[in-house]
Amino acid sequence: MSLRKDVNMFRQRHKLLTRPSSTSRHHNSSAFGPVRFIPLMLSVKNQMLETDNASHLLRYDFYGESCPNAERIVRAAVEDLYQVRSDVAPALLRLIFHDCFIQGCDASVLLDPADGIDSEKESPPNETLRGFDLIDIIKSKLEEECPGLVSCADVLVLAARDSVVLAGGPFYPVYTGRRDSTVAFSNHATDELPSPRDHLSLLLAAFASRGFDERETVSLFGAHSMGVIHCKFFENRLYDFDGSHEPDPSMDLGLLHLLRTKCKNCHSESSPGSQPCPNSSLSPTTVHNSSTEEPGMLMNYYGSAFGTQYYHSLLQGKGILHTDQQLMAAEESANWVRAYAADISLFRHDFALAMMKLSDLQVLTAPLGQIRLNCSKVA
Ligand code: HEM
Ligand SMILES: [Ca+2]
Repeated sequence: MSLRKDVNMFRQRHKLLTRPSSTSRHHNSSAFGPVRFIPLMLSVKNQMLETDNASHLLRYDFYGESCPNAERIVRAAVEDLYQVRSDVAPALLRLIFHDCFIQGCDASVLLDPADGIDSEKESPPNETLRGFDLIDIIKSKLEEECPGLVSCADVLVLAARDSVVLAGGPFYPVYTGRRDSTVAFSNHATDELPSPRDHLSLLLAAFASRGFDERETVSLFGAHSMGVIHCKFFENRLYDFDGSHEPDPSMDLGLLHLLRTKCKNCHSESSPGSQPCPNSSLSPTTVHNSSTEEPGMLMNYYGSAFGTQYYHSLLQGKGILHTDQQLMAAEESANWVRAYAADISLFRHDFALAMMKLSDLQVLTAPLGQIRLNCSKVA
């Protein structure tokens, strides 16, 4: 099928990405440089052509003949899950980021520990990842209709996309045809996933090395508009920032007090009379239905749906993670924060394109890799 037909089909089926005329104003370029709104479909098309170079063996509707209902099955399963677990989107969004960032979108993150498998699930940055059970449920529906045909890497990408839509985010077209890795990369995950304590230059470098510029990076961070954050990821900011024995000076004082209350009895081990934050580590194979906040955890701080409250909070010094607030530490990234806070359509547009790019990082295609039957085990 030609790209033009793909894009047109996408346009007809999914109005979500179409910029409403009431918001089709141009940006005030004085606030953040000469940003021009590019009609969305043109940029989707360009993005598809661009990703053609990086992952030219993927195709739109790869399963069109072998399993024509594949994408419908994924969408229906995600919708069913969403009825009982409204936190499907943050769980899957974080999962796709942690998969694609480490050796590409090959479902390496889903493999359980086994002989010869140094599971990424056990690397420290992944210890609170969740949603593995959701992927297993979706994959089992596919196996019923199309055994051994649809890769776990594609399931992850499709399911994350569909869950974003359900959470109120944009639809974006994704290619399929990825194959699954036969190995996991625990050391890479430990060394290469950014830490929530990283400074701006380090986090921008991590994204730049995977082809994301500042605009794309800042838009991807908008994924933090949903989901949970455990106190242990920011407790250093509350009491002993960078070894200063003081809170992080970039944090809004009201937020500091709120977070100290939410995370009380949980602060830096070096502080007198303190105890470490509850580990709250989630078993990677357990359904974690976080419909209520647990001790040591902040839930949906920026709102429960996809939106720009996250960027507004950063403008007020109210980012939770140090890395979030770091987006305000330099002019260019701060300009993008301001741009997205001011224009939700621009954010949705940029987020959609950046997710398409993330979804195509370093994919495995035939004859490499395999199609796993069970996503947590090599076939
Ligand atoms: C420097 C980059 C990043 C760092 C250091 C970072 C770190 C974190 C941390 C520490 C949490 C809290 C997890 C928990 O408490 O269980 C979190 C949550 C989350 N992150 Fe990131 N993140 C980064 C970028 C991204 C990107 C690019 C995406 C997606 C495109 C993403 C999606 C999410 C989502 C959706 C959650 C909520 C997860 C949930 O509810 O279980 N993050 N992130
Ligand atoms: Ca991977």
